[in-house]
Amino acid sequence: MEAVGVAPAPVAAPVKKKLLDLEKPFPAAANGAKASPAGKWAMKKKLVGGDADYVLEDVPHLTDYLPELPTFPNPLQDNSAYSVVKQYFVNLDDTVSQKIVVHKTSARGTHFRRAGPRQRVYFQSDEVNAAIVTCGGLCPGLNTVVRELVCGLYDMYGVTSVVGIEGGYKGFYSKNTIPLTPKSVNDIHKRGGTVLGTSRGGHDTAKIVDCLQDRGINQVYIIGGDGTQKGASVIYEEVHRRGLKCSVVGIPKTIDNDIAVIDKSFGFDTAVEEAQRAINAAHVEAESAENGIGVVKLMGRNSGFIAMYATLASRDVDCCLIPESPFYLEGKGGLLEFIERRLKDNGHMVIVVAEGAGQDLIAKSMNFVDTQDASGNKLLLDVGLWLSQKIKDHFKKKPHFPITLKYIDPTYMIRAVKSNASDNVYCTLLAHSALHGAMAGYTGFTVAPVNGRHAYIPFYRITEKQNKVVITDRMWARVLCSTNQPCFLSHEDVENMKHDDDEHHLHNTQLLEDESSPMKNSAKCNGSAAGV
Ligand SMILES: Nc1ncnc2c1ncn2[C@@H]1O[C@H](COP(=O)(O)OP(=O)(O)O)[C@@H](O)[C@H]1O
Ligand SMILES: O=P(O)(O)OC[C@H]1O[C@](O)(COP(=O)(O)O)[C@@H](O)[C@@H]1O
Ligand SMILES: [Mg+2]
Repeated sequence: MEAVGVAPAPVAAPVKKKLLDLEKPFPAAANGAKASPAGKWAMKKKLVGGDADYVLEDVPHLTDYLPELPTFPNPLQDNSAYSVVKQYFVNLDDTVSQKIVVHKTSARGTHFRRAGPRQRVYFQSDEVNAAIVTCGGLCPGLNTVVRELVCGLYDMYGVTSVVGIEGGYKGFYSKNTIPLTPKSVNDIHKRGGTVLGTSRGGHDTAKIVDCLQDRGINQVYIIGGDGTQKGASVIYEEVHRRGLKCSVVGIPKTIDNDIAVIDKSFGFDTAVEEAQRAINAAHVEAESAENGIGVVKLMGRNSGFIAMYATLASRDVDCCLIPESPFYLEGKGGLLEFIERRLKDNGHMVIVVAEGAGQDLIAKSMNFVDTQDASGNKLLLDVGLWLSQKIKDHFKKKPHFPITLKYIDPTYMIRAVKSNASDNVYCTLLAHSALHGAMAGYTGFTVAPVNGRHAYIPFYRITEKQNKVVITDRMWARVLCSTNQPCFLSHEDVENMKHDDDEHHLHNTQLLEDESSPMKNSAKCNGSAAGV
């Protein structure tokens, strides 16, 4: 491959760009992760301004600290499969807008660098030593992302050195690597779980970067949720501090869909679909008994997206409980009163509860002390069991009102399935966007669709807050309409929440009303209507 002496301006800024004085350091490692000296060495945000309050929140590039890196023609231009493509490469100035609903006087707001192949790359094919790691909880689609990274690197970029890191972050320094080839990963997308294994905890930044250095790994693809992306961010900082030519790329994974900014996370569609089987079973059981009640617990530690979408999709659900919407059991307007009324009216009912719902209520009633998993995530109490017991206790006091309650906990069964067709396509695009970015020399970024277009997002943007169901948005109202359940909030609570949301929007002018919705602008992603 022909090399060009000195790199051209790698992240060529569009016209009239000015570096904003908004530049400030972003947060260093937290959450008990073992930080290296880089932890103190906070990175700068890379913000570029333009007309009409346009802001590009750019991602780092290897040439930020290795300015003399040579570039090479992108091998994709010699790839026969791509010869039919009208425009092979993404324009260097292309950006993706976070704000999709605008008024004629609106500021243009935050933009991210558009993902995709670039005309020139910063790695020669035979120079690349790529590593892939999967961290955190399981999620349908992990194997598909691994497969498509391996196949994409081989087929599009002629890279033949790709290894898997076994068992999450700690595998970097405690396990041997697994060689990955298109042949060895050929069928893995047909299986749930991750062929690489995964874990929580065990993030030792210095040891991980030592491993990258020792093994000569110069592209690292880190697939995981919010915790993992925080870990990836500090790995990037340490790689930068040591001046290594190594692209650190994050691919967001979480069944909970709790990652901010992005349209939705892979595996979420599959989870909602799989949840239908459990809800259906609960409905069949409930319908067949006198005053039958089916309780289904679904995942969602802090965000109730799976429960919300599974409820909307099913139409058999009478009540959906999520962490974002507090509820109470006893008294007027409480859950028990509603259950009694619904049983009297319909003779049966189905309750879907997200695992993070009602945790305060349970803790109060059980005198529980907080515990955490190895990554520092709060361990949850079983809301499904607790709720089922509370309902049984309530009706025990009413012998004239016999009930039959069945509790179904399909959580791990849902998480362990293989990804469905639409998630498989999504995973493929994510993997391709990730490796195009790494080959083009970008680093320190997470890749994901924003308003239907894949973009490179700086780590801090997706780790600084979690995506949650906004219960003052229309989507939650749709759920309440479809179940006809009470909202368990007083008029005053609702007004306060609306006020809090207004404050939030005032201080985050780039955020959209529908930002929390995983389906926002999904018309572009999967053809369904959104934002109506
Ligand atoms: N604040 C943090 N800084 C560095 N590493 C972290 C941080 N939070 C979590 N991690 C690491 O990321 C990995 C996965 O995190 P976890 O919260 O278990 O899952 P997920 O990434 O799916 O949210 C763990 O190995 C954990 O040590
Ligand atoms: O594997 P564990 O530790 O039992 O995790 C259960 C948790 O994992 C999740 O499935 C996903 O969490 P992460 O995305 O943070 O990995 C949660 O919904 C659930 O609370
Ligand atoms: Mg997480």
